[in-house]
Amino acid sequence: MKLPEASAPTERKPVVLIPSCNRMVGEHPFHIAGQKYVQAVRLAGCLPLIAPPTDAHSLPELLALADGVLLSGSPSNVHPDHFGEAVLDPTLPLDPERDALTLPLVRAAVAMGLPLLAICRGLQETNVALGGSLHQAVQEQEGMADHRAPPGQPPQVAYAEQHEVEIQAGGRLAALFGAGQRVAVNSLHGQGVKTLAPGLHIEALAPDGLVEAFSVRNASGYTLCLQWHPEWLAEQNPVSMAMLRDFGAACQAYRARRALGLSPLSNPKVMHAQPQ
Ligand SMILES: N[C@@H](CCC(=O)NCCCC(=O)O)C(=O)O
Repeated sequence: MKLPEASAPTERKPVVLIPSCNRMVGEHPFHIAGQKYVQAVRLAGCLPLIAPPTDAHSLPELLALADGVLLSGSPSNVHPDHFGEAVLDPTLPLDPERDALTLPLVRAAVAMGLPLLAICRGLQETNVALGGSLHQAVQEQEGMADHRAPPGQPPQVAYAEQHEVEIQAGGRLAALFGAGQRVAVNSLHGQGVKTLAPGLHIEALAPDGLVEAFSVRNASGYTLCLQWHPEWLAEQNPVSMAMLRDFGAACQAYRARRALGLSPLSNPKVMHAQPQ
């Protein structure tokens, strides 16, 4: 059987890493990623690559394969250890293997200008990785709404639009959609931004004031972190498609620079830069 020729380097799709979640399926541990995130990377015009947990020394090699990173959502929570708190509700799932990969990965990606699109848990990981903290239960905070999905509902109900977000001036979403624009979004999270990490730009706010999107103000590369789920039925949502295309274009540009040897990929010092 003749395999198709590999395309020329300049024609190859950008490679986007999707760090895996890690959980037992029956008696066996698995590294997994949601299909809708894989499809979102394809809709962005990129090639998805699910990445299992990787030790710190291998992280530069992993990132050297990439032209972008998509941090997906997950039912698991970022371990409160990472923002100096004890676990409040031990019944909620955790994924320390994922934390061990994504937190240093976020810092390295931002330091080297690798495009980063973070969704739900991904927004939370990015905030914590760069020095921020999370509410472990937003709904238990005075004056805050319940941002969790309605319990026990089928996906088409759980991922239905639940509230609006207002786009804030001066960021990537304002450039795409206009400052002050209100966008209806879904909402499936119990954790949420408590203190925003230094150097982050608020891109959108929920009616109760919760940060629903941010970017990294002085990052040399594309960053966009969303608390909601644009990957859900993305093809039917012009706002989601505009953001995915924006991310895909950034990955394409990063790939082009890499092909010309212009990105700081070979500088190991960049890989381990700590957040500002
Ligand atoms: N567990 C965290 C993050 C919530 C989250 O990512 N929800 C989506 C889960 C399913 C999916 O991947 O769509 C929290 O509760 O805040």
